[in-house]
Amino acid sequence: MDPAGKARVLLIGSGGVGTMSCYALEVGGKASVTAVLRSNYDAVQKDGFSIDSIEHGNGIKGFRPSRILNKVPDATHEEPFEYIIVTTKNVPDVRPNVLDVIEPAVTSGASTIVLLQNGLNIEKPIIDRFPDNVVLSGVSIISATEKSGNVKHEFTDSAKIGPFPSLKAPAEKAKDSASRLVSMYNACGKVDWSIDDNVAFTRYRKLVYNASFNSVSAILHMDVVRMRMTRHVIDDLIRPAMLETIATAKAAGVELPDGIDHFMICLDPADEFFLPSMGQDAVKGNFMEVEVIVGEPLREAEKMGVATPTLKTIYGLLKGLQVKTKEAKGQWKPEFEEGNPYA
Ligand SMILES: NC(=O)C1=CN([C@@H]2O[C@H](COP(=O)(O)OP(=O)(O)OC[C@H]3O[C@@H](n4cnc5c(N)ncnc54)[C@H](OP(=O)(O)O)[C@@H]3O)[C@@H](O)[C@H]2O)C=CC1
Ligand SMILES: CC(C)(CO)C(=O)C(=O)O
Repeated sequence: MDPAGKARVLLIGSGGVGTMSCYALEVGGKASVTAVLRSNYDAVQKDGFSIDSIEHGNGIKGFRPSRILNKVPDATHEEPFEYIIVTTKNVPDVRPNVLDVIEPAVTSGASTIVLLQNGLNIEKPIIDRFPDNVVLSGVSIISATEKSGNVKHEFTDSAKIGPFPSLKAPAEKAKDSASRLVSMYNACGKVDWSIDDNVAFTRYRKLVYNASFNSVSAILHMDVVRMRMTRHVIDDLIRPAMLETIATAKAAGVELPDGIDHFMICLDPADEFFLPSMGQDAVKGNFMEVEVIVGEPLREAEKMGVATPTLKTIYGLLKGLQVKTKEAKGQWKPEFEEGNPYA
């Protein structure tokens, strides 16, 4: 707690999802947020965030969290953070990865780590490194984008928060941490976060949309509604990728509702031409969440003997695009590695 009795929260990554989380927590008055910013640090230091939000209102100017940093703080020099909310993209194939980034800020046994991120198996390296800490899953539906401190929030903010099934920390402690976070978040009175008592189901359900629409939008630079208008993109890529994800979930013991593929295909309003977050990353030349959104489900499917030819093709294309981004950012050189059979 800080001197005013508010929970000490560290938020890492103040893009679309992160800034809206920060705003809701600060407005709710039960948390004091230290936000770690990167490319938008100077702009936000100077003018604060400008926010147009479907729930909190348009034209919000000069919003600043309680404290803004441009570097992840060292927990050995601070009071422990009760919550560390991670809202960066999750890109394990690029260093520094999420574990590298959060590590200095975590107080062993004390900080609850909240991964408010898309994807499968994202908790594994974090739980392995911090077995005594509560690690919570956050699956968000929001549609929020950020550029240089300007945020557009276009869909109601609902997230499901709950302990990852493989958690090593005590279950009661994890349940309490999740409930406390949800009530601090909803205190702003405008949003609807809730407790997730079936994280595996929630993550696979969301993956039905993300593994298909996010990845194809990144390859084609095409929004979801245009894909639906062409029909081919849905019939030949999106629906097969969804069915493969549903079959993988089933093999993992997660039964998704009948017709979820059609429900997800038609989920976005037909007049909104929505470009999913990975599509936005592709257009901006940013790294994409290829591994957690496609690679991990594919590897799970392979382990369980589920055929996933469409996801495999999508994965190959995304891996090629990711390498092009690495090369453009000076992180990959066009040379053959030792043992490459195609040299
Ligand atoms: N946007 C959406 O509507 C939704 C997104 N999601 C998921 O939520 C997560 C966050 O997505 P989103 O908000 O769109 O992502 P954004 O790309 O908008 O924001 C990520 C932010 O994290 C910052 N960041 C990355 N690495 C660091 C670091 N080492 N230190 C400090 N800041 C860092 C980025 O800074 P920089 O600008 O310098 O790169 C950026 O500001 C993802 O997993 C996404 O899949 C889920 C549901 C909806
Ligand atoms: C589908 C959506 C927008 C959910 O909020 C999402 O997860 C994304 O764009 O990555």
